[in-house]
Amino acid sequence: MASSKNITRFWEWGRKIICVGRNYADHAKELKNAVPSEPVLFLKPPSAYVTEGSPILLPFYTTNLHHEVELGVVIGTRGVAIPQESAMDHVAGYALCLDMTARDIQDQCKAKGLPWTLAKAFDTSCPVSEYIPKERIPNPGNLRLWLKVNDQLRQDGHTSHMMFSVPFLISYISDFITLEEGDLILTGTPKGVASVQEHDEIQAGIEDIVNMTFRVGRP
Ligand SMILES: CC(=O)CC(=O)C(=O)O
Ligand SMILES: [Mg+2]
Repeated sequence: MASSKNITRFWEWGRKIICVGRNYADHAKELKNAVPSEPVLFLKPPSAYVTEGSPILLPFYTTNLHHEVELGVVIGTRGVAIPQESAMDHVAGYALCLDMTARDIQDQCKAKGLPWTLAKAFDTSCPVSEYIPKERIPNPGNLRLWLKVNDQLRQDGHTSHMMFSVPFLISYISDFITLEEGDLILTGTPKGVASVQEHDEIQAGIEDIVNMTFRVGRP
C-alpha cells in the first residue's frame, strides 16, 4: 500500500532531528569553544518543530534565547554506515532551519558536564521553512544563509565554510544512528548568533531559494 506520508511535510512524520554543533570555525570561536576534530552531535525531538504562522515560544526558564540559522538536510532513503560517495543518494531535499538555543542554560549544562537537552530540545526550538526539493540545491556546500532580527542583519554565512560537508556528515552520523526517511539533519550555524526577545520578528533565507518569518512569543 502506498504511504500516506508526504515528504514535503516531513515535520509531521515524528522522525529524528539530528543536530551538528560547531561545524563553522567562526561560530565555535565566537562562543570560545574549541574547533572540533569530529562532528559534535545532539538531538531534538519532533515536538521541537514549528512552521511559519506559529510563534517561537520563549521558554520560561531562559533569559538568553539565541537564534542559530542552519541548513537542514531531509533524508529520503534509510541507511546505515553510508559511504560518503553515495551519501547524496539518501537526500530527499532541504529546509532552512533555526536551532533555537537557551544559551544561558547551555552554558550551565556545559559547566556541569550535563547534556544540552533543556537548552536545545524544548517545544518550538526547531523552526523550519517549507520543504526544498533536492533539485533546487545542486550543491549544498555553496549556499549563502542569512538571518535578520527586526530587519537588522545578524547572521550572514556561507555553507562553503562548513568544516564537515553534507556527504561527510551523512556518512559519519549513519555509522552510529540509522538514518530514516523523514529524518532531518541540522548542519550547524555560522557566526552571529545573538539573543531574541518577546515580539521580535526573525527573518531568514537561503539566497533566493527560500525565506521564512517567525515571531517570538510567550507560551
Ligand atoms: C555551541 C552550539 O550551540 C552548537 C551548535 O548548535 C552549532 O550550530 O554550532
Ligand atoms: Mg546549532
